[in-house]
Amino acid sequence: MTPLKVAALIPAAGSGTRLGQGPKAFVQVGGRTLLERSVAALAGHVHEVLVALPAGMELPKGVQARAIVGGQTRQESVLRLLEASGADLVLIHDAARPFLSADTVRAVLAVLEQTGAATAAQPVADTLVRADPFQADGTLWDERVERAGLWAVQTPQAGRRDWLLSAHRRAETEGYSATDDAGLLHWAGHQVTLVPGEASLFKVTTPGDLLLAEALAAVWDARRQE
Ligand SMILES: Nc1ccn([C@@H]2O[C@H](COP(=O)(O)OP(=O)(O)OP(=O)(O)O)[C@@H](O)[C@H]2O)c(=O)n1
Ligand SMILES: C[C@](O)(CO)[C@H](O)COP(=O)(O)O
Repeated sequence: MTPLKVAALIPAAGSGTRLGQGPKAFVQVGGRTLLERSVAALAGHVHEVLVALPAGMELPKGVQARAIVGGQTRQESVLRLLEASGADLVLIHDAARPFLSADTVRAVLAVLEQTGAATAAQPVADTLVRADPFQADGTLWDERVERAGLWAVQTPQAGRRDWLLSAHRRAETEGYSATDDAGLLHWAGHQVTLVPGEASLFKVTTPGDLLLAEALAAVWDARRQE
């Protein structure tokens, strides 16, 4: 039997508005861009790596991947990546989550091979509250949200490429937007398995996250040289 081909698809075409330092995938932590870190975390586990970049940008020197131009939204960038890949199975991973361990990649891949749809996620640890929607600045406590059973969804998100393509194309036709791909698979009727991720997989979104990322990079890189 032919072994299934697996690709890593990395949406990296965002503008990094909330971070405010230009296209976020090209921002450095510990001397390496977020994009280089994300590609390096996946390259050894897959047959090919595809990256969606902002128009007019090129891959940083030395990054072994195939680049395409991304879209206006993350969803659009992922659809372009899915269409550009010829793989059977894909791992979709935000460039903005640079601290991805080999253990998590292996865990997501193992569940993907068994079920066809999986995502890294973390059980929520904080108390959750909905703010009063009718109060002007949205800072008034309205009601506590039951935390039991809630998970915060991370990446990598993994699926059969044919399922993802069909969910993405249907969403495009129907004008449905989702903030992630596992959510689209679920919307399209597939069961998605939650695979415990890790705290280090946080998304670098705001300037505060970048400070955390700088601090973590030193420890992360030292651990890999031991
Ligand atoms: N049109 C877009 C928008 C986002 N992304 C990618 O999707 C991931 C998650 O997006 P996010 O963290 O929101 O990044 P930005 O869109 O860059 O951030 P912001 O929303 O603050 O502008 C990132 O790796 C980002 O590069 C993408 O490929 N194409
Ligand atoms: C895909 C994602 O990282 C899962 O948590 C998240 O939904 C991306 O959201 P963003 O607003 O595009 O950063």
